Amino acid sequence: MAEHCTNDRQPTFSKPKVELHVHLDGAIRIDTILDVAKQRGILLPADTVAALKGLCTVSEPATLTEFLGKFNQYMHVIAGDRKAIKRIAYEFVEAKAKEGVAYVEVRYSPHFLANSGVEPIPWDQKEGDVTPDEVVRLVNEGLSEGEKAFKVKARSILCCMRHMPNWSMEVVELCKKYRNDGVVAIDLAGDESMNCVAYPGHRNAYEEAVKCGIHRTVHAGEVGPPSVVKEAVDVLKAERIGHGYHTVEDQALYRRLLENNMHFEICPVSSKLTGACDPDFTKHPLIKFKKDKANYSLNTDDPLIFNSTLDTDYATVQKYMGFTDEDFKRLNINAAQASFLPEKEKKDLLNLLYNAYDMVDSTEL
Ligand SMILES: O=c1[nH]cnc2c1ncn2[C@@H]1O[C@H](CO)[C@@H](O)[C@H]1O
Repeated sequence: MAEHCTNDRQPTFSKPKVELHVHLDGAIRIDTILDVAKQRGILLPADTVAALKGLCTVSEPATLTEFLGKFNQYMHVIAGDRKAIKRIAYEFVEAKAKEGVAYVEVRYSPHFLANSGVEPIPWDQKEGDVTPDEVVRLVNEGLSEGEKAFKVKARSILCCMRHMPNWSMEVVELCKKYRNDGVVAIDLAGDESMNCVAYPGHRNAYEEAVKCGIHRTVHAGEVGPPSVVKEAVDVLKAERIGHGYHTVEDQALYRRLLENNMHFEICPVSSKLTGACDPDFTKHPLIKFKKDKANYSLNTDDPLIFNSTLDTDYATVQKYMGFTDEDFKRLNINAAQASFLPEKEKKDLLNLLYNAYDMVDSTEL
């Protein structure tokens, strides 16, 4: 694994970047979890940053299920607390500014951060009065204040959860309600290894998203087979695929998605530590994606749990897959083009990148 980014080291790619696949609740600062726990009088099994980090992170390849279990260590600290929810959104933007991100789409499940109006109430919390709707408002506020303070453009994606199809209709309704307040799309996240076929709850929500012009991405083919990717595209009408590594196992599907210029949200470090891909990066499907000039972005996924920054992902693909600055420019332009911004804002973002990359227009790469 590549060395982590430290402040005294130049980043692997020091130009503005676009990140499309990162979970807000997988990107919380450890010191914030400790601080909020203290304020709320919540006892944690660790009381130093180093000790809590040990409990919340995975450093060796595990399974997706084991990885998802890490959220149990700390979600009860943040969920249901208005100040904490807004704070993690604000601090998230601050962290992205430090990583040189110009535009980010951050995702989360509103239900996982609520303690009211959600069935069942997650993380063994006592019932309170923070609903999924209020969670979205708080995150929007934190992101928008962060945007102003740190000069990063931040939008959000609301997640349905694979094992909770009864939440999905509400997720799409929240996407519709807050589409002018920073929410740009719907996602389907969670444990793809447990159940591979999307429940009617998810299908109905995605149908509504199509009907209302809400953008769509789906976690698929991360650990699951190519059939999950096929379903994401053909049934859920996904415009982007979260991960999608196992798509390459179905040649016909892979070719079709290449032809259709499907965007894959690739998370290299994550793919090793969740056991999604061979831990040997020199055998990673991204090498094939690169060779075939597929359309993809590079993303952190859950930097808290992987103890990583965006630079860890860039350094990894540079070291093990031969990525160059030209490759980084090309993939960030692809990311901007695949973003869920309205056309005018997308153009502005692309222009920002072309300028920073000393390119006149997209025909140069
Ligand atoms: O790599 C992943 N694959 C599937 N689900 C994930 C991954 N990372 C995080 N989450 C899930 O998405 C929820 C909302 O942000 C997280 O709480 C976690 O359960």
